[in-house]
Amino acid sequence: MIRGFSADQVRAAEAPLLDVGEPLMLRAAHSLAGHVREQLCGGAIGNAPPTQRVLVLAGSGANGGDGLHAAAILRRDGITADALLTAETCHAEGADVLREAGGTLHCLAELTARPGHALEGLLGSSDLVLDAILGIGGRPEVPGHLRRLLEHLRRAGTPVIAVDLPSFLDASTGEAAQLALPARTTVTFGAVKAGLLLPGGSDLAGDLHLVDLGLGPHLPSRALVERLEDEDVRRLWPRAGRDDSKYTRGVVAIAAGSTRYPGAAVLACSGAARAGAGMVRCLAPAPVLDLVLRARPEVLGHPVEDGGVDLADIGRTQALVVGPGLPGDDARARSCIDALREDGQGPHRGVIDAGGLDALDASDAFGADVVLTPHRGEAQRLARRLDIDPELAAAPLARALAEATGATVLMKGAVTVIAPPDPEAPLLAQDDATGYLATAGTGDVLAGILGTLLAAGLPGPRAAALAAVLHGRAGRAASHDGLVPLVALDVAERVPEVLATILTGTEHHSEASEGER
Ligand SMILES: NC(=O)C1=CN([C@@H]2O[C@H](COP(=O)(O)OP(=O)(O)OC[C@H]3O[C@@H](n4cnc5c(N)ncnc54)[C@H](O)[C@@H]3O)[C@@H](O)[C@H]2O)[C@@H](O)CC1
Ligand SMILES: Nc1ncnc2c1ncn2[C@@H]1O[C@H](COP(=O)(O)OP(=O)(O)O)[C@@H](O)[C@H]1O
Ligand SMILES: [K+]
Repeated sequence: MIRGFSADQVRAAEAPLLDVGEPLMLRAAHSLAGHVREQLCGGAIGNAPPTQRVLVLAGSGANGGDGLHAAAILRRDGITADALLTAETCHAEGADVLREAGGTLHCLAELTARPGHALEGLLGSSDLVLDAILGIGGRPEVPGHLRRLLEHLRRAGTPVIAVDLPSFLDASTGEAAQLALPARTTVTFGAVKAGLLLPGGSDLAGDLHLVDLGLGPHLPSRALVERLEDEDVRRLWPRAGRDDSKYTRGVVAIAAGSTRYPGAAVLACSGAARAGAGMVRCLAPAPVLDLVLRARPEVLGHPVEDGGVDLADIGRTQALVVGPGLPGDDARARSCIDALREDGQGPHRGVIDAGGLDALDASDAFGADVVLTPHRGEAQRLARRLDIDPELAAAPLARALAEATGATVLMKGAVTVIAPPDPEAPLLAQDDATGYLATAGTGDVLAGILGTLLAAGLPGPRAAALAAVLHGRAGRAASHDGLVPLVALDVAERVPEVLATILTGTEHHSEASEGER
């Protein structure tokens, strides 16, 4: 599990170590230099020094200090590293050691004041840029005098290593300036910053490397944001045992599909079946059931007429999924929502998606094992009805919706954000997907996968995060790692193979979870 902390939490954890004189900056700089060497020449000192040139963009604070110290260390290892000072002042000690090591400190103000293209010349001769303009003290606004620099680097596509975090990113919220430089790699110090996991920051960070500075014992026990990794999937995934029956493994009932959107029922049932439900029931009009059963003969069909459903009639059900392909005024939406409500007849675990979300009103209150799965547009519509500011960013919007409804909220997007209803509990943020998942019907598959995990008895927030991992990775597999388009049914069909890969531990291990947890 990767755990993300706010800037204040990190500062508070650093304080006792700094008080006893721990050389945190030097440790950070040595690790950073090691990563740079790794990128340039496979790591080992003593290899022939590369001809590539490293340029550190150094801001005024300690983040700039990290970069300047790292450049000095690189110079001592025979790698050409210089600095471009982006502010009027810079970290004095870092500047001194870089000069002593033979490095040049260029000044951005001077270069841009010169006629001609001195700045572009310097940038053009750099093979790797270390972004040490701002760290955890950074605000997500780019001052005017830095625009030319950032625009040029973005256009040129020079590889960037972010020092601690990409500059102009809020370390706690993930809010980022539009011109912030996307990094190939982020080398982050002491603890992963929450903003690196959330939308905005996660889009910029690239591969995450956590450098252990000994902060572990001083960090709070509760992180602000968590991210599941493969080892967590292995730990949490419900396995079938010798004593299991289809009922103990979990029965999921899916109220989905309508004359207008019949295929949504096929997709949701396929997601649920492929994720390993003991039994999938489908609650839909007869023509929709025909379609579902042709595609998925293992599904049990429960025909519904114009009225709602009486869940007492359909037999044992541990989780209920309502909404894929339903118009908001479909009678199934209201009757399933009523069953899922805290004061309803149960089951009190399930998924409210799509048309089900449009049927929610301010009086509906749920527990954490009911998961709402809106995309941004659905979340905003619901927010308006619940008197919540619809313009909030994804994470605070998910938090506000979870607090207002008592449910867990899974907010879809490139980064999927999951807010448990307990405001003190960490958010979960999964970034496993590909843009090719942005195609009609993939959300229906997600609702089915999630329904199965809830039917197996997993708590709402955990089930939601696991479903997001599986769905995102199945999307990646179906699109050949983001290379070719996919269709929604492919995503359901790839779930078993992706799960097998994760459960056998044959790929994917993040360095961000090493060291401190
Ligand atoms: N505290 C420590 O001992 C350690 C800190 N380390 C480094 O120190 C960094 C934090 O350093 P600082 O607290 O000096 O902060 P920064 O280096 O992030 O920021 C420094 C200054 O930039 C200004 N600033 C903020 N946003 C701006 C913007 N949008 N435009 C222009 N100026 C802006 C701030 O007012 C602040 O004075 C960490 O991210 C990490 O890289 C590491 O060396 C590890 C140890
Ligand atoms: N740009 C993107 N990158 C990665 N995943 C995305 C992106 N856009 C959407 N997704 C994912 O695709 C799915 C789309 O769901 P949804 O919008 O409900 O589609 P539908 O209602 O058509 O089924 C969600 O799981 C979402 O997280
Ligand atoms: K930085």
